[in-house]
Amino acid sequence: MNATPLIELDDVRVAFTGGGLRRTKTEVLHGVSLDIRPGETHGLVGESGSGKTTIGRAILGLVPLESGSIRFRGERIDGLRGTRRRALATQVQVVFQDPYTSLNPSLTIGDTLAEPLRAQGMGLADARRRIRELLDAVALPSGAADRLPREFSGGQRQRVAIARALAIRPALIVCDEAVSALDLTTQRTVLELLLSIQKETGVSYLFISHDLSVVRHMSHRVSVIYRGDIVESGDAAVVTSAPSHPYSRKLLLSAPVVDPAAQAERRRQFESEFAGARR
Ligand SMILES: Nc1ncnc2c1ncn2[C@@H]1O[C@H](COP(=O)(O)OP(=O)(O)OP(=O)(O)O)[C@@H](O)[C@H]1O
Repeated sequence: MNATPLIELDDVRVAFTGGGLRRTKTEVLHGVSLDIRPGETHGLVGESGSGKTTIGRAILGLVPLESGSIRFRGERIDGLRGTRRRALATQVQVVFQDPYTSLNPSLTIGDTLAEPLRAQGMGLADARRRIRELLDAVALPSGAADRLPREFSGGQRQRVAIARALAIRPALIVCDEAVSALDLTTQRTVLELLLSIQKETGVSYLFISHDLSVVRHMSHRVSVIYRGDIVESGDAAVVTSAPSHPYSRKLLLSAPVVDPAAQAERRRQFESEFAGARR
């Protein structure tokens, strides 16, 4: 794995202005530094409201920074506008949590996938060919192209969202709770798909989740965020099983365990299924 970072956040601060009369600014990222290497999955874990999505949005250029910098392959990208931002958008894509709202309900799957390709200036015949390739890559039949999102299950829609993110061969996909809305079995197949795509294409993921066991199995490295600060960062197995920061330990201990035996079994299954895919 190449050690030069694909994405590098250095001391990133983000603040939002409140909607009240006084319109005070509240800082939600307090100097976040992290990097993502080519071909790597960097997991980002933390409780609700800790700032995970804001980090993803900052990388995508959707929120301005108060200070700090974001670099893509060594070049500053924070503050990029216009054509340079659009050019970067081909390199950094996103898959959101909710497969029911992230696809345009009135566009067929084919049109959904054609949009980013056509925006790149790809001709009709090439776009059709690429759509077939993409559907194949996410294990959907080519006939899916003529159908509307409502004809698909949540897991299938998430496959479409992944295909759309992959369409223009990005270097990084921000997966923001990308499997959280899916049932366990569907989660597993989508995670497996993400891993096999990474193996094949070398794409990097910023994998945002509140589910430690999923993050552990998907990630090479993990960062733990607490109230806008990265409190721990390191090898996935170490951070998620023997964390050194008290908050990470608390997060590990407070991970929902509805049925400890079932959780252990689920973990064991994840371990064996994904161990092969990670090699
Ligand atoms: N556009 C916005 N305007 C004002 N405040 C915001 C905005 N976006 C996020 N925030 C605030 O920033 C903080 C971090 O939010 P963020 O969505 O990044 O957290 P998160 O860790 O992704 O949470 P969750 O797991 O619930 O999605 C929260 O306090 C949130 O209310």
